[in-house]
Amino acid sequence: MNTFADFGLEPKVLQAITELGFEEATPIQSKSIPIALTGRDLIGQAQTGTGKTAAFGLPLINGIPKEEERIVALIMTPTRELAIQVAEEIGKLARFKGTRSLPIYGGQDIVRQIRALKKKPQIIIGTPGRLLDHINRKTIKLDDVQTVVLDEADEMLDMGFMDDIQSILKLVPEERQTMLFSATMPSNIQKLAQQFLKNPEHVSVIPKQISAPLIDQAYIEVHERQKFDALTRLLDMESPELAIVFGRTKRRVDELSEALQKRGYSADGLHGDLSQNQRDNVMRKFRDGSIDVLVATDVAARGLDVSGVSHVVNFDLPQDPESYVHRIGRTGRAGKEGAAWSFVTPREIDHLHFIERITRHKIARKPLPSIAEAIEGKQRITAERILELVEASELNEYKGIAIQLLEQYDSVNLLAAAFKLITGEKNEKTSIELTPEEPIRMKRRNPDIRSSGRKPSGYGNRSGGGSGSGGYQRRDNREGGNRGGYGNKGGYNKEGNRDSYRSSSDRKPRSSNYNGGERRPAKRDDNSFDK
Ligand SMILES: Nc1ncnc2c1ncn2[C@@H]1O[C@H](COP(=O)(O)OP(=O)(O)OP(=O)(O)O)[C@@H](O)[C@H]1O
Ligand SMILES: [Mg+2]
Repeated sequence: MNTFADFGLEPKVLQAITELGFEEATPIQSKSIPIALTGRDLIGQAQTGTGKTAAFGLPLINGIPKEEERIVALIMTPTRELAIQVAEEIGKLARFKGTRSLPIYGGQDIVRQIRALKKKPQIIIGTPGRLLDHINRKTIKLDDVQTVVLDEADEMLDMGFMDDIQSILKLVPEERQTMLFSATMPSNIQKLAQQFLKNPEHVSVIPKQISAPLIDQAYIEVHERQKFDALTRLLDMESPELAIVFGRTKRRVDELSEALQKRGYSADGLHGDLSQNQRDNVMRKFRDGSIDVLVATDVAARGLDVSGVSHVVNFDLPQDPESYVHRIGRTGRAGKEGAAWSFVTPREIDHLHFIERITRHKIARKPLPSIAEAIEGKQRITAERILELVEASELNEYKGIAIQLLEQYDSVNLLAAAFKLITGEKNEKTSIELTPEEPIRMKRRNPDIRSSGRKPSGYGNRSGGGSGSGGYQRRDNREGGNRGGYGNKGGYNKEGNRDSYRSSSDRKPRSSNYNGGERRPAKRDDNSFDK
């Protein structure tokens, strides 16, 4: 473990780190910052939520002179919300130094972006489609770019955006530093690396398991038609601070968020068919806690960093182990614990075992929560809330009625009735109909999502992601407490239903096979790349 001062970063950069409350560098930061500072190409892999953004962001910001007026660094992300989030984090890290950065993504008014580009940002954080649009309009010029980062590099490759990335990178001078980061590095990342990187240093801090160590992983075997009740019981039993529920398709997400609302949960949906405005609204509500449950397609699987996400539920199992790792990685971040639950139909058990094998982690089987457990959970949380009110609030306004009632009725009965009133809203009586989803089918593939060529240097080494320990934390002086994650994207498209990255008109045929010779279905469209 290093302190940030060991890296020789500029005082103003260190000041921002202190302000954010980062005390120690995370393992991926300790390993990659010194290499990145030398200007070498780099492939960085570390578990979800371990600070990869700052691992590439800090050396980037450190190297850019304040008076620079050209675009000298380009960060590409697979989704719009991730572009926004990375830009926010970069903005915070660059706060004292004054480095200028700008997110550029589809769905936002292009005229506004052009206006912002006139302020001479030095770092652009963007999604490929919109970036290309600006390049074609000559509103973005990449001739002076010295550093390129592909965040979620494997995903960028996996979405059929190789062509766009190639077109963009062709415009960046060859004399540059290129860095790839992700929690998962399937072996096909080599292809991207060979093409775009020069003699890269592989930095990997994946200990035994690919998924983050502080996530308690469980699955429940359920039939498709039991899933909704299983979800509500689980939410009641566990009373998450914030939860993300992943569904397979856009339709699923719509139906599920509506059904949860009907049952009295504070939930909303996120997928690629919503307007950017709607997406921004949902994310804002989730971040500030005005909704507790975010129902999303894989649009929210990568990179999303929302503090307070205590639970992730795979309402539908994801197709790929990578997606599983990233989805559950929305919790258990930055040294905090989290719980991940997956619903598995009997026909999907093999697929679950496949995910276990690839991620090298056994997922514990748990029983379907009973109604009694759900009720108990609701009562517990209600009691906690009542006691909090008793401790903290001015209750005078309510005391008159309390005294009156207590004079006439038994106190236990009164309190029990109040509990019934408060907790009884979300009962299983409101009928809910969800369109059933087909079970996930197993696919053959190369069982390797970790090797980025070489054996990871941190392999088998607990110092890595801090297996079991969580390792680092930040002090509580973090700005605003509740920081912003967004996230987005989707599964693949089946009968126009799966959430996929691009709108169908926008989708390119996948040009190559990534999957050990097997073609995966074209996936995703979260409109991240549209213009
Ligand atoms: N050294 C540090 N100390 C404490 N907190 C940190 C440190 N570095 C980063 N963080 C915080 O940890 C959280 C996770 O960081 P980040 O989003 O960069 O993770 P990541 O590795 O990119 O995860 P993912 O694979 O899901 O994208 C963020 O809130 C970030 O601000
Ligand atoms: Mg990240």
